[in-house]
Amino acid sequence: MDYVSTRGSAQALDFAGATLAGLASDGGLYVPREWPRFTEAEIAAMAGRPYAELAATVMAPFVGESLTRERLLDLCRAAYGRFAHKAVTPVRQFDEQQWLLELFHGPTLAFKDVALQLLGLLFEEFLGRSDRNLTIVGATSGDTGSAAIDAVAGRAKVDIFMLHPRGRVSEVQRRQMTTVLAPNVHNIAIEGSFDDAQAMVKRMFNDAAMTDRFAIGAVNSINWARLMAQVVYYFAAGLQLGAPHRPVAFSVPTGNFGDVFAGYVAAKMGLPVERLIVATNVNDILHRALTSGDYSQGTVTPTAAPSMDIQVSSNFERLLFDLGGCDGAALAAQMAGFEATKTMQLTNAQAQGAAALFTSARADADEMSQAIRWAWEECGELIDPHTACGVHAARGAGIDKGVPVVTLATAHPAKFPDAVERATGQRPSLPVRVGDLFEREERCVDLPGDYAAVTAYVAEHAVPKG
Ligand SMILES: Cc1ncc(COP(=O)(O)O)c(C=O)c1O
Ligand SMILES: N[C@@H](CCOP(=O)(O)O)C(=O)O
Repeated sequence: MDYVSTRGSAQALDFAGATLAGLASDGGLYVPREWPRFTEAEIAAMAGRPYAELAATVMAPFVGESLTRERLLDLCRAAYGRFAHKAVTPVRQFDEQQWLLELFHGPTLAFKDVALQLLGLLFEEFLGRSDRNLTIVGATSGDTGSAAIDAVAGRAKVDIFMLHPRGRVSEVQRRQMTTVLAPNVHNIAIEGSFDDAQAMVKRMFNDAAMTDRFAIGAVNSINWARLMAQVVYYFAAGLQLGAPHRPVAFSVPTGNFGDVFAGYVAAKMGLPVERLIVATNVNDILHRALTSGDYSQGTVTPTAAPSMDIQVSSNFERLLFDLGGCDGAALAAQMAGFEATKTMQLTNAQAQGAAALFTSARADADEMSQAIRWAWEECGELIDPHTACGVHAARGAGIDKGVPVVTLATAHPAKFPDAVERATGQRPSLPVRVGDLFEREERCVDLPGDYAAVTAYVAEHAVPKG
């Protein structure tokens, strides 16, 4: 399998190359040249398999020759062995139609662990074959940062520089990042929003002053390997609820469009997906794009679901590329227009293609609270504010009664205890495995939201590529 850039002009790479490269050199995102597809019989044969085996089966076509099948399975067993639930991503029933896919049983209590535990091992595997050092530069609105840091802390040949918007992540999220004191971990709090941080990260990949000296790598969902690993839990949930013989709908709390794009990939691979419901908070660029074709960047509004406070959704580019007939030159022009004007109109093909599988809904503060309260009062479950956006959207989506609707529970409620307590009167507690998070020393530098300041800091502390 090789990987091409959504903007058409970067060199095609194999899986190992795309994993280490992160973002393509033309500013595009890597996507597989074609979508592998399983037959109905192949999908049926996946039922009942342990998660690590299912993961190796689903990911094998994407990994291609970069790893043997045995090695891929070893890495999956190591990655998912760290999860606190034997099923890794269990499903739980809410009512006759509504289900919850719990993605927060990993070390840092959010869905990011599912991909990042594996990605940390993939980096180690692929870097072990060369003399290269990797300088990971990431942006986080709270969860990617902690999951990536947990996955690479203390690993050889890797430094990680993680930018978060100062004061705009929860205290638990911040501490999960800043209390990791391994020498290869560098936390940077910047003035501004997640979008500002993400823009700086993307710019660094195409800044020769940085790329000549450092091999810049990505842990954000711009890295294809992140999405590949997330495809697996759509299969896991679908199989438990009757796939391939029965279609399943998914409601996905969405910010950067990574998680829901993984659902799109699962559908491309043959999983019978009835609908993908894109659930946003009031930072609703995706809801606007999917309902009116207008993809225009708004100002980021801080909400109780801070990890979704995003107004430029990186992975939407992957969908637009696929729906636009994989025409890299056309998409490069469309993205250049967006970067210049902050507005973009979807083409008819893109809008109609999206409408065939996606619907969307947005939740404001009251609707988030109501969904948290409903889950607690009607189903006895505490859910976090991100998951609440998904539940709100799932219940209003009008999916046919015979089709199960699975909301992705993307974070543990104890990461956002204030919002949960406000809605239910119950304060969720952190699982014991998180330990003494509130007693640990924190380390983080404060920088202005200024590209020159951030790159100077990275250049001073990173190890040259070697
Ligand atoms: C808890 C939580 N839910 C949902 C999302 C949105 O996921 P995505 O950015 O893949 O759309 C994020 C961040 O990305 C998150 O941290
Ligand atoms: N919600 C994310 C934002 C970054 O998204 P990513 O999936 O592209 O890494 C976070 O919590 O950091």
